[in-house]
Amino acid sequence: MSEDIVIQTRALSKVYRDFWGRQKVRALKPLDLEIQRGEVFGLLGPNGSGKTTTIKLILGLLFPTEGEAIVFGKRSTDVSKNERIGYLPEESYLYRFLNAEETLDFYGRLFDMPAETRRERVDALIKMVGLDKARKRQLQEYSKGMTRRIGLAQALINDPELILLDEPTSGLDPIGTREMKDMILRLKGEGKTVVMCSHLLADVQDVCDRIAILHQGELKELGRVDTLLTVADVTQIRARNLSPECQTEIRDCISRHQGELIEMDNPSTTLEELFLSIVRDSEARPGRRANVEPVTSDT
Ligand SMILES: Nc1ncnc2c1ncn2[C@@H]1O[C@H](COP(=O)(O)OP(=O)(O)OP(=O)(O)O)[C@@H](O)[C@H]1O
Repeated sequence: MSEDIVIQTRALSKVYRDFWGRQKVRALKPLDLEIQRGEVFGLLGPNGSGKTTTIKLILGLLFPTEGEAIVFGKRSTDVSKNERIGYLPEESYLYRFLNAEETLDFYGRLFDMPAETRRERVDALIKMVGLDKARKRQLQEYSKGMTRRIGLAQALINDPELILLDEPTSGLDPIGTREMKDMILRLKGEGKTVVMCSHLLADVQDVCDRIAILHQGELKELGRVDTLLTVADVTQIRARNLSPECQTEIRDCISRHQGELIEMDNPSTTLEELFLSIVRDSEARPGRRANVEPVTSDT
């Protein structure tokens, strides 16, 4: 296995059985996958499609029914690989009575980190996930978004090379979501490999290099996000300051060449961009109120 392949699955499959050993659910059908060093890889699929099962098999938290997962050249069930891995589960189980500093310090100790390294790492992570002001508050007082952030910090305590994130943006508001996505891209910039699973398609589209789409435990699509989303038979032109005459010429040109003009209008921004710009503007200029247009009878 090449050094550049961090995860390889070979016909990896999982059947959950009941107490009597009878087949209950075929959660993952034979899956062959290779994940490269330094990429952000997204596992997508509707509820119950096998995303979490796949992540747990890669982590070695579940035993495969058949096939195998190889991580850093070792079988996923080999615990020595875990030092190089960080994991953010769908729900983090943290000690409610500890504050952020104590929580991260505790996990640092589990990795046998020396006190000085622990102090520096805990401080850097708390700042990175935006919990500086809440570092002394007990986790039981944290909101869902704050809990997600401390969960991510905990997953990064050992400075892992491979980070597995289960629904990293669930429970986060649009600002928290953007920050989480920026943090994922920052990890990629540091050369880390990130595998995330989500059913929030926009989030996956923004950060992932490649995706796999699972449905009912079966791999349905695998490839680069930009390639999968390219509509090959449509050409898009974006231009600024085109006069009406020029626009008419373009229309004529398209029709002369037997092309079909699908759309030619002003683009709109996304609701995420609009929301973020309003919040940033409000922080920069507190007290400014919205210019609310009166609702007309025909709207
Ligand atoms: N411990 C278990 N025992 C029995 N069946 C299970 C168990 N864990 C998961 N399953 C089943 O396996 C299938 C895949 O579940 P999995 O949690 O991997 O899906 P998922 O894609 O992560 O779903 P979600 O988006 O809802 O988190 C589902 O049908 C689920 O009910």
